[in-house]
This record gives sequence, C-alpha cells and structure tokens, in this order.
Amino acid sequence: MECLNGDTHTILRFLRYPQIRDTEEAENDDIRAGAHTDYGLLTILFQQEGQQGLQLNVNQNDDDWAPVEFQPSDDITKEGAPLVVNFGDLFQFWTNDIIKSTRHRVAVPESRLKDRYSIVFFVHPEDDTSLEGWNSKYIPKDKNNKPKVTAYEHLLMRLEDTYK
Ligand SMILES: O=C(O)CCC(=O)C(=O)O
Ligand SMILES: [Fe+2]
Repeated sequence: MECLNGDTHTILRFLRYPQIRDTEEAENDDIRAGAHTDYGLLTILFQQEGQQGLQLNVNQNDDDWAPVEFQPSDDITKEGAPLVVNFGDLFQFWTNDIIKSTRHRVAVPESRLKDRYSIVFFVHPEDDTSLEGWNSKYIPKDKNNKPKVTAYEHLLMRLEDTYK
C-alpha cells in the first residue's frame, strides 16, 4: 500500500474458513488457524454470529483458550464490542513488553458444518519505522538490548519463521 510518506503493509483481508463436511476426517480440536500473534501494530476484526472459533490464549498457557464471543453491533450496552481489536507485535516492541501482543488461534467449532467468514484489517506502520521502545517515562528501558529492526525487517522475519 502506498501512503503519503512511504510504503506500509497495512492490509484488509476477507477470510473464509470452509465447513468440514466429512466428519470422519475432523476432530473437535482441529485448528483453522494455528496459534500466533499478529505481525503488525493493531488488528481490527469483524466476525459473524454463529460462526465461532476465534480463541484467545490465556496466561500464555497452551492448554488455556478462551472463546472470543460475537457481540451484536446494535447493542453496545452489553459487555464487549462488535469489533475485536488485537494488539500486534509492534505494540510490544514500542512499549518494551508492557503491552503484549495477543496470542490467538481459530479452532473448528462443534458446529463444523458451517463456513466461518471474517474481515480483518491489519494495521502496520510505514516499513522503515524503527521498533525501538518509546522514549517515555512510562516505558521502561529495554533490558535485553534487542537488536534494532524496522517494521519491514520484523515482518520479513515473522514470514520466514511462519513459512520455513
Ligand atoms: O479469522 C479470524 O477470526 C482470525 C484470523 C487471524 O487471526 C489472522 O488472520 O491473523
Ligand atoms: Fe491473527
């Protein structure tokens, strides 16, 4: 995507996870999208009623997954919001780990004879943005002396890890 000042990998994705017809081949713990954190800054996600499956990793424990329930957009008095907003890896860099990127996955729900559709907006900064912690009294200094990378270098590393 070309912006005013430079390139960014901000992208809007329309996702479809097809239903699983052959119940012989499917197990309840089958996964549609494996556990991961998002590579960018923020992710804004729309999901539809009755197409559950998105789960949040609780306490970074591989056995502990909490469902992210659908929230209707016409009732903002209920807990939760119709949009799901996820912190991505870059928030973790910029806040020197105060804000952690959220680990999540998409599991096959019990009603697997259903497609899942989601619309996901991945917000990334410009490619050459530095991922050093913010200079702020609220942000601790980086104790681990992480190598300095740009948003684009980080994205390439994550893609290499994912598809190796
Ligand atoms: O489809 C979903 O609900 C989540 C997709 C997702 O986590 C991703 O594409 O990074
Ligand atoms: Fe994701």
